[in-house]
Parts: sequence; structure tokens; C-alpha cells
Amino acid sequence: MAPILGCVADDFTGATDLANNLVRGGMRTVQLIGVPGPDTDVPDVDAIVVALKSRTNPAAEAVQMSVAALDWLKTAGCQRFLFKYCSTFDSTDEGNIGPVADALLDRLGADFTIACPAFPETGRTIFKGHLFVGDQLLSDTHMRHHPLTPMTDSNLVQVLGRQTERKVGLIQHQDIQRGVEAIRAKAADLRRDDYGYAILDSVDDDQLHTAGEALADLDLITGGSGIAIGLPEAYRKRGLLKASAGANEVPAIAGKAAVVAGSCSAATLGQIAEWEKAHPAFNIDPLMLADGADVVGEALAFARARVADGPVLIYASAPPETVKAIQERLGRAEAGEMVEGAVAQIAKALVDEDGVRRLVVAGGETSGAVVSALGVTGLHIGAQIDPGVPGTVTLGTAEPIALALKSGNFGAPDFFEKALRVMP
Ligand SMILES: Nc1ncnc2c1ncn2[C@@H]1O[C@H](COP(=O)(O)OP(=O)(O)O)[C@@H](O)[C@H]1O
Ligand SMILES: O=C(O)[C@@H](O)C(=O)COP(=O)(O)O
Repeated sequence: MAPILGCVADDFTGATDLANNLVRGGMRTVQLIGVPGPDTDVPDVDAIVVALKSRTNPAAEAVQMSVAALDWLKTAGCQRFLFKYCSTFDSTDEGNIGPVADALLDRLGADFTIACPAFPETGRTIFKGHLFVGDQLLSDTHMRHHPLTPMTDSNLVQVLGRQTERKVGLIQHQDIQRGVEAIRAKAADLRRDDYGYAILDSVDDDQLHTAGEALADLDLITGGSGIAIGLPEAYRKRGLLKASAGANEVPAIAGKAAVVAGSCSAATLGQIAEWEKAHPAFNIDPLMLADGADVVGEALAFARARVADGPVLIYASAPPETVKAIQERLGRAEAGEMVEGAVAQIAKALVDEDGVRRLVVAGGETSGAVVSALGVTGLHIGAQIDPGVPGTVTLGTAEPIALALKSGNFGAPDFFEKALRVMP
């Protein structure tokens, strides 16, 4: 049977977040890393998530990768598609959410979709088109200082409107409260009035379940992982998805453990502080890296002296004022790439040379760099560690590795310890 849903995710942690919600709904899901080649076997699953590292690429590149992923998913037999981006709508006025969604709509010959980054379980809600994180508007949170995609406007109608030529409308809270038919009617009205997109309000999981039922037959849905929570049940009602127990079963992996972090998000900084209370940690200084010091070698020496006795953390993460100063000296993209490269090199050496088989990575871009360096081609999705983050087991590596890819913003303060305790 062909998969029901084909997904294109704009970063690797985002992809596991989406896969986690599909698995929790009972859909057998595999995550593939990068655009699959023509010879890649189509896994026997209900959903495939193609994880790209396209969130912060130039828009034209992100479009090209996303369309290639869509084409592969179409060839694999998928008939419905989902474009997954960040629940904090990480993007700039140049893209990449608008340009990629436009290109996917064009490729599918579709003229309308929704945009809904809501993920209430992690505090992301949308009300009257405005995105909240917890009790604050997005633009009042630390996201306004994000190293790559600072978010300074919470009005998603405006934010997406600056990224696309198509008209952007809104399906409001009260329409969703009125139920499935009201949502469909509002979507039909907007479509008739030549709107290409509707931002979809959603303040809780019930609304996302209602929206999932209402919109499950769109060719393309766009949003965060929350928009997927209503889809498995909608597919079951349509007879597309059979009851599937054990969608999250993966093998257990033994071996040494490490954590690497390149995320500078508030949640990660809190998790590092919590970890440092009881475990060893090494801080990478990007300015020393830039000066040519052997920071990678020092980090590895630090880890090698300790990893046989217990897990170690290597991190580049720093608070906003430090990141700002570093970016002013090195350039935003240059600093990001350099740090990602160093963290990935360290993770690869720990796996290849030191027997690390249980690895936690913090940060979306950072995860992309690490997963690419390790040669991972896919991930089996296991049970959830914290909302938005499942344990996974790698495909394509010489030996399977238990991997948790943590979005910067996700996870409780004790996430690193918990992940190493509960992941397969
Ligand atoms: N100290 C630092 N100074 C500047 N940039 C940094 C520093 N530490 C990490 N970075 C970069 O910041 C970016 C964080 O993005 P990401 O890994 O996606 O984290 P998040 O999931 O929190 O957004 C990466 O490109 C990373 O290399
Ligand atoms: O939707 C989300 O918030 C996450 O799935 C996600 O995409 C996070 O991205 P990073 O913060 O860059 O890890």
C-alpha cells in the first residue's frame, strides 16, 4: 500500500517533531534525510517525512529542494502532502515559508492551503492570526533574538503576506469553534475570493482535531507539527488508515552517550545550566574557532577523558548578547556555519572513534549538520521523550545509533538527562 501522507519538513528536528505526532496518532512513519534518490526504496509505512535543511538557505535553493522532495513523494504514491515549518514560524521577509509553499501549490496544481504553526502542547497558539508562545506574543519572546531568523512580528497574516504574492486571509477562532462545516465554508469563501492562504487560528488540541477533519482532503497542508494531530483520525474515518498498534516500536541501542548543542534558544540554555549541575560539559568558543585554535581537538580530548564513565555535553550555545557580539565579528551565517561544522565534526568523531551510540543533539540547524556528518539516511521514530521530541534510531549508519534531535525551544529543563534515560 502506498503511504497516505507525504511530508516535506524544512529542518531535521522539525521533521522528527512532525513524525512524533503522526506516530502518536497511530501512523507508521519513517523520516528520510534529504531528498531521496530515485533508487530509494519506498518504506512500507503510512507516512513519510522528508527532512530537509532548507529553513535558512537562500529561498531559491529551499524551493528547489522542497519541490524535488515533493516529486519523490508523489512518485512514492502519496496523494496528500504536508509542508512542515517551525511552530514559531521561523522565516524572514525573503522566505522561506512563502516561496516554498507557493512552489508546492504550483507543483500540485492547487490554489489554496492553510498555514497553521500552532502547537498548543508546547505553548504555541494562534488567536486572530497572532502567534503566541506561552502567554506572550511571539515578537515579545526570545525569538526576536534568534541567531538566524529573528521574529519581530507576531501577525502571521502580515508575516506570510510579505513572503508571497498570493493573498493571505484568516480562518478565525470563532469559525473553528463552529466546527468542521464552518471551517470548510470559510475556506471555500476565501478560495472563491482568490486567497491562496488562510492562517488558521488554533488555541487548543480540540481545535486542531476539528481542523484536521475539516482540511484532511486538501492537496497541501502547511504548518507546524500540531496541524498533524487531527489527521490520523481523519484518515481512519475515510478508511485510509487501518488501526496500527506499535507504530513507535524501535530496537534498543546500547553504548556510550553524549549530548551536543548548538542551539542558543532559551530552553536549551536552561537545559545546559541544569546539566552542568551534575555532569561534565565543554563550551566551544566560536571566536577561538575563528582564530584557528584547535577547539575541536580540545573538545574531543575533554570528552574522551570522561565519556567511558558517563555522558558528556559539548556546547557552543550562548546567551543573546554573546551571540550578537560573535555575529558582529564573524557575520551571522558565517558564525552559524562554522559552529555547526565544529559540532558536527565532534559528534562524528565521538561516534566513529569512541563508541558513542546514544546521542542527543540540541538545535534544528545543528541537528541537520550532525545528521549529515554521520551519514544518516533515515530515522525510525520511537516513543516521545518530551512534547515535540521522540527518541529515534538511525538508518544508513554503519551501526544503528539512538538519536534524539531536540528543537532548540523544546524540552523540560532536565531534557538531556531524561532523553538519555528514556530513548531506545
Ligand atoms: N555562540 C554562538 N555564536 C553564534 N552562533 C552560534 C553560537 N552557538 C551556536 N550558534 C549557531 O546558532 C544557530 C542555532 O540554530 P539551531 O541549531 O537551529 O538552534 P535552534 O533550534 O535553537 O534554532 C546555529 O547555526 C549555530 O551554529
Ligand atoms: O515546530 C517546531 O517548533 C519544531 O519542530 C521546529 O521546527 C524547531 O526548529 P528549531 O528550533 O530550529 O529546532
